[in-house]
Amino acid sequence: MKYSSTRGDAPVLEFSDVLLQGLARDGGLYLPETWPQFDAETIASFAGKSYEEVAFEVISPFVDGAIPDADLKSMIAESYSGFRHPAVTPLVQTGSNTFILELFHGPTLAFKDVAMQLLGRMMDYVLTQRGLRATIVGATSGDTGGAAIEAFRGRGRTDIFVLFPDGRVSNVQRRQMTTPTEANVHALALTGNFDDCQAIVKGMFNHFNFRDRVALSGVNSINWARILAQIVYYFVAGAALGAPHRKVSFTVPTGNFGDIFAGYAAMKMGLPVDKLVVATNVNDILARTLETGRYEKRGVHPTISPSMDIQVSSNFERLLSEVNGRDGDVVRRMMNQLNQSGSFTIEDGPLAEMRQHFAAGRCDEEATSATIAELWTEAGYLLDPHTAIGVHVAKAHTSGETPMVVLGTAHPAKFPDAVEAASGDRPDLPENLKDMMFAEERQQVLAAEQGAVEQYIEKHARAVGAGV
Ligand SMILES: Cc1ncc(COP(=O)(O)O)c(C=O)c1O
Ligand SMILES: N[C@@H](CCOP(=O)(O)O)C(=O)O
Repeated sequence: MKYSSTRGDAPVLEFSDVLLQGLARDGGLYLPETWPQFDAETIASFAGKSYEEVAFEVISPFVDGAIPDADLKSMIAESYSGFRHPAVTPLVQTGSNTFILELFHGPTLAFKDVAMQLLGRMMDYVLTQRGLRATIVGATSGDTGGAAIEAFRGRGRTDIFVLFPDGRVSNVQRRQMTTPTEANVHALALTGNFDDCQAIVKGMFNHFNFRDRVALSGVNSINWARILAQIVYYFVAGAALGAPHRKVSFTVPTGNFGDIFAGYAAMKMGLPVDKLVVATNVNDILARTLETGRYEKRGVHPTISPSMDIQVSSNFERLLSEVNGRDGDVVRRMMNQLNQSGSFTIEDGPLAEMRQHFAAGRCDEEATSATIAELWTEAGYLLDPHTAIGVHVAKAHTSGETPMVVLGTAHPAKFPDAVEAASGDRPDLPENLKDMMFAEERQQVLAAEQGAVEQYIEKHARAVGAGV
């Protein structure tokens, strides 16, 4: 399997290199050159298999021998052995034809663990094979950071630096990043918003001297392996609900467009998907884009669903590439316009193709709280604010016959204040995470400036001069 950049101007790579690269050297994101295909019989067989077995079948064509099958299988088994539910990502029925796909049973209580647990192991494996070290960077609006730190803490071949917006994540999210004591973990609180953090991460990848000197590697969903591991649960849920013999729709609380792009990938690989519904909070650039065809940045508003307080949605570039026939020039032009003027327009043809597969809706703060209260009162089910946005938006897109699966992206205990205010019930952290709330915190506050972050990393990364 070969991977090429959405902007068409970076080296074509194999899986192991894509895994270590993060952003492509032309500023684009890597995509597999072809989508592996699963026939109806294979998809039907997933219903009788364990999560780990389906994961191997879905992931191995993309890895394409870069990691021997036996090693890949044991990495998958180890990755999910610590999940608190035997099904890894169980489906819970909440209405006559509506379901929540609970993705938050991993160590840090968000869907990010599903991919990050595997990514940590795969990166470690390839770095060990090559005898190299890497400096991992990640931008987080709250969940990627904790999951990445959990996956990489104490690993000898990597140092991890996570950039988060100071004061804009929940206490639980912050403590997941600031309480690990391992020397290779660095939590950097930046005086800005998530988009600033993500722009600095991308800026560091585009600063080749720095990138090469510190052997930079990325764990945001710019890294293809993150998306890859997330494709699995679409197949698992789809097969459980009758695919390939009937279509399934998914509503996805969306910020950086990674999770929903994984659903698109599953569809391209043969899963019969009726609609992929983008659910946003008031930071609704994606919903507006699907409505109007114009991608236009506005200010970021802090909400009770902080992980989705995003305006520059990285993975949307992957979809733009898909609907523009993988034309790197077109994608580069749109991304340049975004950098220069804060907006771009999608042509009618590509927009129509997007609308064929995607729908969208937004949910304001009031409706988020009302949805939490409603499901708690009616069904005794406690939603976190991000999943509540999905549940609210899904209502307008659920038809009688097609099952609607809302992706449950976080555990309510990550956002106890918002959940208690909405429902009157304060969700409890699992026992093994309670101590963290009293542990000493360790973080570095920095200006949201690329130079300041680079200086800090250069001083603390052990991979300086190692080169990935
Ligand atoms: C809890 C939660 N829900 C939803 C999202 C949005 O996911 P994505 O960025 O993949 O669209 C995030 C962050 O990304 C998140 O942390
Ligand atoms: N919501 C995310 C933002 C980063 O997204 P990613 O999927 O690109 O890592 C977070 O919680 O950090």
